[in-house]
Order: sequence, then structure tokens, then C-alpha cells
Amino acid sequence: MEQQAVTVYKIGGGIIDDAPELHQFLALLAQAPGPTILVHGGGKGASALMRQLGQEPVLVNGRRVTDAAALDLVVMFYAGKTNKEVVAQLQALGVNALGLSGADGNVIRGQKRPVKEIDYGFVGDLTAASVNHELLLTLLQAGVTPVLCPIIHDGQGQLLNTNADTIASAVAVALAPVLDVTLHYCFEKNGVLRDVNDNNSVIPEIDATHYAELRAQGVIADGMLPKLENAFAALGAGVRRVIIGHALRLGSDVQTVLTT
Ligand SMILES: Nc1ncnc2c1ncn2[C@@H]1O[C@H](COP(=O)(O)OP(=O)(O)O)[C@@H](O)[C@H]1O
Ligand SMILES: CC(=O)N[C@@H](CCC(=O)OP(=O)(O)O)C(=O)O
Repeated sequence: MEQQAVTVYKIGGGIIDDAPELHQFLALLAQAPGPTILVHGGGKGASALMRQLGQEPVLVNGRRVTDAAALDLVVMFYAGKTNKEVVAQLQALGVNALGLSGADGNVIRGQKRPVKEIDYGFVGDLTAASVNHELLLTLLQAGVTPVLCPIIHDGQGQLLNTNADTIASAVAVALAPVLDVTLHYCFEKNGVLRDVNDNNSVIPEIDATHYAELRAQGVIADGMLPKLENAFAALGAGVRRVIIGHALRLGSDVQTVLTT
């Protein structure tokens, strides 16, 4: 029997921070075929808000060092303002969205990252096994679109900050045994670019060998490194398709498709 399909979309801070672009993206999402799950980040806005409040953001290897004050702020910003604004806009577009942190319905439970060379503070690690896929399936079957923010919990009452790309990958992998899953990373560029400053230089297809070459050449750097690590991990764990493309060009042929 053919598996039911779902697409897990992830949007990051570049789009969330730009109100007209966010609205345009959500309007496209509302038209997208089939059941969807949306995972959002918002790192750029969180850093801007921290600076406004006199806190200096600290990021190591693309991950935010999250002390108690930073955790308060990101919980308010991701699980509060950002998540609820996205949900309200989706409702206005006729999508029955339900905003969730990992604590809500125990949808994602993880562990505080152990202190090694770096103490990341209240940052959570998670795997596909951390995801309550039964709840997500129930919501999808009820015609609800889950909207997940990057705040999870440890089951002991502690909230934890987590990278949104990792959440999207873990959710996609958790659903892969029962659904035909597409993982779609949406951001402000047309895909993985040969020249990061040239939006017309999209690499249409990348496999693991090609990725290693591009990485060694320095073509892929910064935030694209963890994104592609998460993306290949998802492909290797049963996710059917992984796409990286522009948030305002959903369904376009101009995008990067990852292959095994
Ligand atoms: N080869 C590349 N193609 C596209 N983006 C790249 C590449 N190498 C590095 N990047 C950088 O990675 C960033 C995307 O990662 P990130 O900022 O974490 O995304 P998100 O907005 O989804 O959180 C891009 O804005 C770009 O600056
Ligand atoms: C632990 C950690 O780094 N959490 C991220 C969560 C937000 C995020 O991932 O946002 P983007 O997708 O917009 O980058 C942070 O606070 O920046």
C-alpha cells in the first residue's frame, strides 16, 4: 500500500525577521499540497533582541551558548512571540495550525548537552527517538498543521534551547518509518550555491561524496555546514527527499536536491 506523504518545512531567522517575506512564505505554505509540519527558528531576531536588552549573544559552531538569562529570552521569543505570530498568520490563511514547544504534548524531549570543551548551558540534544511521533500523526490525521519552535524539555521541568535545523531533521526521521517524508529546508538563498554571493549558482544535486568535496573546497561554510549534516543524516535514516531552496520559491525547479 502506498504510504501517506508529509512535508516537514523548516524556516530560519532570515525569513522570520522579514515580515512581508514571512507572510509570502506562509501564503505559499498554505497552498502547498498534502499534510505539512512547520519547524521555525529565529536565531537572527533572538540575537538582535538580546543586544537590545544589553546581552551579548555568544554562538559557538553555530549553536547559541544559552545561560539562564538567554534561555528566558529565547523561550519568550521562539515559543511565545514568533510561534504565536506564525500560527495566527496561518489561521488567517485557512490553515488549522497548532503551535508547540517540545514540552507541549511531550512532543520533543531531549537532554541537556553534556559539558565538554564548551559549556553550552541550557542547550538540548535530541534524536529521532526524542520525538513523540504518535502525537504528530494524530494531529496530521485530524487535519492540523503542527508548528514547532526550537524549545524542547528534559522531562524534569527544564526547558532547553535547540537548533531548529536539528529539530526538523529529527522530526522527519521519526516519521519516516510510517510516512513518505520530504524534508524541505527553506531560507533566503536559492539553494546550496557554488558561489555564496551568486544566487544563480545553485548546485541542483549533491550526494555525500560531492558534499565532502565541496566542504573541502570551502564552498560550503557557516550555517550551511550543520544544515547539510542534518540533511544527510535524515536521508541516511529513511527520509525520502531532502530539498534546500528559497522560502519564496516553493515548488520551483531552482533548488538543491540531496541524494544518497
Ligand atoms: N554554499 C553555500 N550556499 C548557500 N549558503 C551558504 C553556503 N555556504 C555558506 N552559506 C551560508 O549559510 C547560510 C544558511 O545557514 P543558516 O543561516 O543557518 O540558515 P537559516 O536561515 O535556515 O537558519 C546562508 O545564509 C549563507 O550565508
Ligand atoms: C541551540 C541553538 O543554537 N538554538 C538556536 C535556535 C534558533 C534557530 O535554530 O534559528 P535559525 O534556524 O533561524 O538559525 C538559537 O538560539 O539560535
